[in-house]
Amino acid sequence: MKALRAVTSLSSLYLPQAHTFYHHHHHHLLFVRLFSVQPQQRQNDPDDSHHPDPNNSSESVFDSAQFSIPDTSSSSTPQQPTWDVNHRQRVERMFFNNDFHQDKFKEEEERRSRILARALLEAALEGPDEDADHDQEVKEEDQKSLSVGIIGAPNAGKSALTNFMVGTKVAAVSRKTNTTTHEVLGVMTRGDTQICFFDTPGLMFNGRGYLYKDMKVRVESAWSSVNLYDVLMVIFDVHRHLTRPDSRVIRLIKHMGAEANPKQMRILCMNKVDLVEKKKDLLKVTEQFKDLPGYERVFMISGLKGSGVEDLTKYLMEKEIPYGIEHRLVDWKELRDGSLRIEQHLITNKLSQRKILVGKNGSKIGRIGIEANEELRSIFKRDVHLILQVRLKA
Ligand SMILES: Nc1nc2c(ncn2[C@@H]2O[C@H](COP(=O)(O)OP(=O)(O)OP(=O)(O)O)[C@@H](O)[C@H]2O)c(=O)[nH]1
Repeated sequence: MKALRAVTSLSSLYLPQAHTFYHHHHHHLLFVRLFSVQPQQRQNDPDDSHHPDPNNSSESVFDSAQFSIPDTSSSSTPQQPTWDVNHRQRVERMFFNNDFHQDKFKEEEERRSRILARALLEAALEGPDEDADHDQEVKEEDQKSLSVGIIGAPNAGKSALTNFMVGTKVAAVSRKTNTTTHEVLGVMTRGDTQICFFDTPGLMFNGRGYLYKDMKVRVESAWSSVNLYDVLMVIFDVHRHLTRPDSRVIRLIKHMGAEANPKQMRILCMNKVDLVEKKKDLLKVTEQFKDLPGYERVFMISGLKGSGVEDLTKYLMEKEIPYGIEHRLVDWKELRDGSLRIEQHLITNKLSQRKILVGKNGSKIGRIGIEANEELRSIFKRDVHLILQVRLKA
């Protein structure tokens, strides 16, 4: 039974739980290692080309028997964040110069999010401008983008964090107050993934000079659009929280963490840890918010000095794995030699999601499989033969 539970909760392997900063070291090693994993002897099904049905393609299958797990001692140097001014400018042109400043309702927000996704993709795919760098070529099917909404009180450190992540100062003048327009704070490009950070103003400190009616509409519209982000990052000033707690901030943290949202990952960032002298105090704060199931994870960071930011970035980069994937345990049995054989399907609705999960020549499902296999082995303390298959919902 325990085995069954462990396997059915395979999803938790891709979506680490809160408190995982305790296991961070382990996780980091895995992450580094997984990037160097390559299939050993992937068998190409000669029939592949004749099968338009993507569920029959061999690259969508991970079979642990085909992999060897490389040495943990090798590590790679993390890439530096790059700030692609051209992408940002194009996105801004396409996205914000249109008529989005009129506050409309949900359809409008959804339309906006679709347009943004397309704009990001197009910006990434367009040929380089005359003065653009020629360093990257990203094919459409390899391009991934992740939208991250950042919620925090004024002064929580949203800009400082984004600036640190994207590696360049975001023009402070471009930020408006008294508006619920969700502005792009910055776009970070690493390899084939773009992470777009949005400001989400108007959510808590909404009483700045609006007539009540107008304000109410704006606040509602701001809340509904928050649900469109892949990731929601709630950020607060932990130094201030320890010295002068703000009940509105506490309410926001609790509200956002109250319930898990299956369509959105939420993380809590304790910012400005550099100002906290007694690090023990940080644990007190973690303790205070530990019963909030809505947060996948808590990060302790200094957006200004950068501590913890690399972890956060890595964590976000892993989120290219789409949410809402169904896991189906197809078969599991104990073999005579004591090992386990587990077969699991990952089922997605969309071809695009399937592509992301499979990765180039099966690299992503391979990575997931290796990680899952290791975890299962350490849970069961025995050899595990794991077979994963990515399928499209029929
Ligand atoms: N010591 C320290 N100061 C920080 C940190 N992050 C931000 N700050 C400072 O806190 C102040 C507010 O930071 P911002 O990044 O502008 O905050 P914001 O959330 O974007 O604020 P609004 O624009 O009002 O929404 C600035 O003076 C930053 O320098 C941090 O990690 N450590």
